Amino acid sequence: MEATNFMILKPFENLKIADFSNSETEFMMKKALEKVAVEFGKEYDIVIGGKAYKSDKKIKSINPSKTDEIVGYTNSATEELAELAVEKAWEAFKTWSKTPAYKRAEFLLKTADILRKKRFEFGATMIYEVGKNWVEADADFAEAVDFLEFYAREMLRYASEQPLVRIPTEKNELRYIPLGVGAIIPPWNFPLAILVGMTSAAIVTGNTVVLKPASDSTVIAAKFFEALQEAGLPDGVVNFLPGSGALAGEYLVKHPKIRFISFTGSKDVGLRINELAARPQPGQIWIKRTILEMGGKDAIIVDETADLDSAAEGIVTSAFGFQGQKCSAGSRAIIVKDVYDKLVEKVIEKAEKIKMGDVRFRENWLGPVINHGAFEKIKAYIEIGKNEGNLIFGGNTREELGGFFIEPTIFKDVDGNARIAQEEIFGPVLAIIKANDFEEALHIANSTEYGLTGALYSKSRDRIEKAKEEFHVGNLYFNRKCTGALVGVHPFGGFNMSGTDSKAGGRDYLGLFLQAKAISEKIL
Ligand SMILES: NC(=O)c1ccc[n+]([C@@H]2O[C@H](COP(=O)([O-])OP(=O)(O)OC[C@H]3O[C@@H](n4cnc5c(N)ncnc54)[C@H](O)[C@@H]3O)[C@@H](O)[C@H]2O)c1
Ligand SMILES: N[C@@H](CCC=O)C(=O)O
Repeated sequence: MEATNFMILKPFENLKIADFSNSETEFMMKKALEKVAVEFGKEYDIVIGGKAYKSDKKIKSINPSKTDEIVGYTNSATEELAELAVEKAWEAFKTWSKTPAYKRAEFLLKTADILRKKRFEFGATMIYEVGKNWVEADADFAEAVDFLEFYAREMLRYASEQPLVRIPTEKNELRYIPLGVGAIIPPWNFPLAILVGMTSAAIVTGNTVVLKPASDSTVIAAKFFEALQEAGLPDGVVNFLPGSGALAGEYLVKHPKIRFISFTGSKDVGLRINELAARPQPGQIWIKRTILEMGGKDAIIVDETADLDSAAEGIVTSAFGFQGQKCSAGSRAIIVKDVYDKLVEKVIEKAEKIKMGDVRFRENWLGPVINHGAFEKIKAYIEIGKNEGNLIFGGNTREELGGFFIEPTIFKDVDGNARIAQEEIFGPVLAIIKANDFEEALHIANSTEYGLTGALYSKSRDRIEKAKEEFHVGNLYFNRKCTGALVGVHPFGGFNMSGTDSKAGGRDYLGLFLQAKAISEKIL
């Protein structure tokens, strides 16, 4: 089979996160931050079929820690350019889809090598562009490399002989073939990892794509695109098309020649894409495949048997890591009444230690929220929260720090059905809910429309087993935080309104970008 042409690869291993307490590593990140700052204001082109394009409209990428700093500009797509991108992607599909799987996998591995050499530059760009702290930025980087390495290996598995029941009269085989041209529409919050994962899975399987990055993170997207070019990816396999969601995004979603849409983002946009994609357009000859990964309202349950220090740590890290802007963020803590007061106190003690500020400085753990719209939305939720629970920590904005800063905010005594306990706020706001017992806590945890991540802190084996059966989330954790899924270790994706449970970083993921052809030949 094809895959045997390929060099022997080491088994997949997750890239370790950098240790910034090491002075050399710290120095490298400081240097990278200086280097990236020198490039502030640079303009990045749209690239279609290997050719660069400019447009009249530019997307301005602002540093949310310091809003007078412009990280860069990208040209913003027009419908004409979106049309051209689809056309060029189909041209490239003719040869790319026939390129042996091992060669496509090699491109991913080469891109991973290029990325590794620029590790801190990529990290620094995320620190400036989306306000990740050093560790969060490096974790995002490591996940991106992991996706490239993991999907390269996975493609070889999909390309190898597939097990079928044998019968004496026929020679049978099952081949996975690509779908065609896809639209890749990622979010800004894992601006490298998720974009890389979605794009690399689509192309390693032989598809070609139009990549429309989120408007808040176009510079890091452009840098990844440059890495693909450096790796020698043939023109037109990935067409880089920054542009607005409403214009470029919808144009692609509705396009009759788009075969699949891989989207990660909010519930509302995901549902709209689902609806638009379901409607066949004149000339369309397929049912568009949609892979839609959406939001969460994730819960951490703590019972009376739990280690409360560890639970407090897990609650604070899950609620406020990257300012609560993770789909996996533990925005609800559901605590049984016997340990409620004690644990709430411990959570506050931990929250008091959080250092907030410009994340270019390593000591700042909590950075800004992404943009003015998010800042206003979160502020409004804090006001709603004041009528729904007791504000016991934070609650203020801190514009004087120079960016979109909002204090880590904690409400206690929140009803499970309150808006701040049901709606995704996507900011540093934690709702603490009191439950009578474990059973009630589990019921509350399951009572939202989402089902992405969840955690239980407990020493009771029976309850852990019960939660395995009944806690209805795609990623369930015990006695640890509910964020930080690792590629290959914790395939990631959620239930219900959290999406189509695509399980990024898992063995089923590449299958979503493929169709299987069963081939049968009678033995004469
Ligand atoms: N489940 C997951 O794996 C996962 C991972 C990360 C983020 N998220 C979710 O993503 C959201 C945050 O990301 P966001 O703010 O970038 O989400 P978003 O829905 O606003 O945007 C996501 C992408 O969709 C594009 N878009 C917007 N409107 C569009 C339209 N009408 N048609 C086509 N494309 C359109 C955007 O430009 C962007 O590229 C949160 O809800 C978070 O929970 C989910
Ligand atoms: N996969 C990430 C979350 C991605 C969504 O924002 C995690 O597990 O924390």
